[in-house]
Amino acid sequence: MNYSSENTLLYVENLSVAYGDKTIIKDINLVEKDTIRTGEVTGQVIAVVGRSGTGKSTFFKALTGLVKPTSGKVLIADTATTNAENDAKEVHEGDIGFVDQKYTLFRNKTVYEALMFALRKKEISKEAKNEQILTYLKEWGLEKAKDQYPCELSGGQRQRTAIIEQIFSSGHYMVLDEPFSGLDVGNIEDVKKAFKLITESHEYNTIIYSTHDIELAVELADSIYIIGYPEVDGKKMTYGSIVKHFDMKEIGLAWKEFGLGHLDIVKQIKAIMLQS
Ligand SMILES: Nc1ncnc2c1ncn2[C@@H]1O[C@H](COP(=O)(O)OP(=O)(O)OP(=O)(O)O)[C@@H](O)[C@H]1O
Repeated sequence: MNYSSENTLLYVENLSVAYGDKTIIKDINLVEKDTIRTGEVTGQVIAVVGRSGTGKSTFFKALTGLVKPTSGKVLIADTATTNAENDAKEVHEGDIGFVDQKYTLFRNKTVYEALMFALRKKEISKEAKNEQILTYLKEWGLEKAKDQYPCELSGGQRQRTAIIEQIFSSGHYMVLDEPFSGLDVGNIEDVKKAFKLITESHEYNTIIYSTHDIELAVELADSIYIIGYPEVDGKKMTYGSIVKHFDMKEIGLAWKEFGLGHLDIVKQIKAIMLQS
């Protein structure tokens, strides 16, 4: 094995959410550990797939602290403490960046202004903020969009601006609800590049995203969770839970070009999704 798994980055235990008396997701359990590879900075990429309505967005809202779970807990590494490696804390709203399907940029702010606003709580000088914004705009291919308003941006540019905004205002964790939907092939490549920039810039950076494009899940993720309606005692439940986990690192397909092995996992995932 060319990697090791060390400190826990994300710990979800018996997470359940109900709206009124309708249980939407139940008993979600998962543990994601920091993956260490010699000579590489390896942030984590976790994909969540599942049929429409099985509760992916609800799971994300609970993960990011936007909805209060009915039971269970979510812990993330407390990277703010000096002893970051071993400390875990319960997640609170704002700890994890969240770009959902309805994410809107400020209509009356340019890309630059919006990013400056996202940095407002950071205790660094105005010059340092300016420098940070310019560096990101360059790395993320948004230099030309710097002084443009959201209505003048392409879907991909808007998506990347939203992701940077969230990176600036939260920590190492980023939840993206269907970041590839509605994008053309070029924009998809741009967001893929953005994933790479995030995971290569810090060991603890963790992207958790949902997608209906199973190929993109298998191509990009180190870990894939399928949310579906589980079967208990031969009876299909009406709430969502994790019905299968593929650890692409363990299978030996992480950090590799998409090939036949990946295609086989795509087939398996689609078959499981159709059953659940
Ligand atoms: N605020 C809410 N109040 C009541 N029910 C809700 C609420 N939000 C979502 N639901 C219900 O919870 C279920 C799961 O919805 P959710 O949006 O989490 O699914 P999803 O897997 O993300 O779907 P999609 O892939 O279509 O985005 C659906 O039946 C939905 O109608």
